[in-house]
Amino acid sequence: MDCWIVSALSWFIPVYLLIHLLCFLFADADFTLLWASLAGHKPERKLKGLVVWITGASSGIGEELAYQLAKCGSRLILSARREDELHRVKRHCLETSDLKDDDVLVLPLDLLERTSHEERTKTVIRYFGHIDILINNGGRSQRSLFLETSVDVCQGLMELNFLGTVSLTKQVLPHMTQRGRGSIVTVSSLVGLAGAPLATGYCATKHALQGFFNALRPELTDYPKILISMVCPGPVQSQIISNVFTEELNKPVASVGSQEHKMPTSRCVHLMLVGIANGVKEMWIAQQPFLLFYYAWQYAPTFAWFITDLLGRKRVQNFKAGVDADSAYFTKPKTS
Ligand SMILES: NC(=O)c1ccc[n+]([C@@H]2O[C@H](COP(=O)([O-])OP(=O)(O)OC[C@H]3O[C@@H](n4cnc5c(N)ncnc54)[C@H](O)[C@@H]3O)[C@@H](O)[C@H]2O)c1
Repeated sequence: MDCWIVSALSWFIPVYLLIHLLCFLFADADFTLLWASLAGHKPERKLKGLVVWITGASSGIGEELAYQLAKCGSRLILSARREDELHRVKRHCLETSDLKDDDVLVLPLDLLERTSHEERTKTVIRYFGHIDILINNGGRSQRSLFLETSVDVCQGLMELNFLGTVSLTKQVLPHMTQRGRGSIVTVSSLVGLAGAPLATGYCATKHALQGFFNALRPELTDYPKILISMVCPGPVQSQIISNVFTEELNKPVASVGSQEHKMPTSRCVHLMLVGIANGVKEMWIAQQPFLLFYYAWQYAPTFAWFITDLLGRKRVQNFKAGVDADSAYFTKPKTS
């Protein structure tokens, strides 16, 4: 009998480890999220009819969130600064789903205008009666070396990505605690957990969001039906590079570069919705080799630093040589 168990284990353990290794190498999300996408609640069942407020809904991840949530049958509030773009997104939502005109509210909002957030929140509650999910998605990134960057840029990033998000959350959360339920979902980043050169101010805002919401979550343990969820994507196809901050406020980026190596927006958003439907508190979403970084930073920081220094040096060299910093990790830097 003992012999039988030993022989079975000697097969089972290597096969089990091999399956994990293969999953790990080909995965594009952490195991909790992948398991939820295989065996958990389906977003189209769980999110149907819910009222979802998306910030930054005029492009990229926010725009795709609007389309996929519309197909799930969620009622939507679309917010960003450009009203005409939001109406374009609304039209597409209505064309590709069963939603009616009244189910999608276009609500222009500037995250930097914090004094307007209370009034915008009241408008949403007057219109739909309640808010089930707030997705804090709006934000901007950065492409510049700190030594060449004005501190105003760091302030601009903090005002937008951190304080803008905190301000809207401050308005919406009391409504959720009164109801005893709701979800606040915040789009952080891989660089909310690790560091990446050319984005010191941006990394700081995402680390700040992680710290803020990780501290807020245990303050809400009396409200077990309120979910605080952080989404940490690696590179995803969107308009983010066109909109980055550079060395100076209002100076546009010189070149946008290729998006091909990045995760398709639809895949990232699908995984986000799986995570929301299944109450996942932190979602790691990235193609390899980026996903390996999350695990390395979590479990083997010395190794993570070694790789970060190697790739970071390359990224800075390429940036200085005028090559796209994102897609150029594994290419030879230009010398002229
Ligand atoms: N694309 C990526 O590789 C990536 C990776 C990790 C995290 N993120 C995060 O995802 C979120 C969405 O970015 P994206 O990639 O879709 O980029 P994007 O530039 O396509 O979309 C950003 C959205 O934020 C809005 N926005 C910018 N400033 C605003 C303001 N002052 N007030 C209101 N809205 C404002 C824009 O109008 C746009 O709708 C951001 O928080 C970003 O940091 C993106």
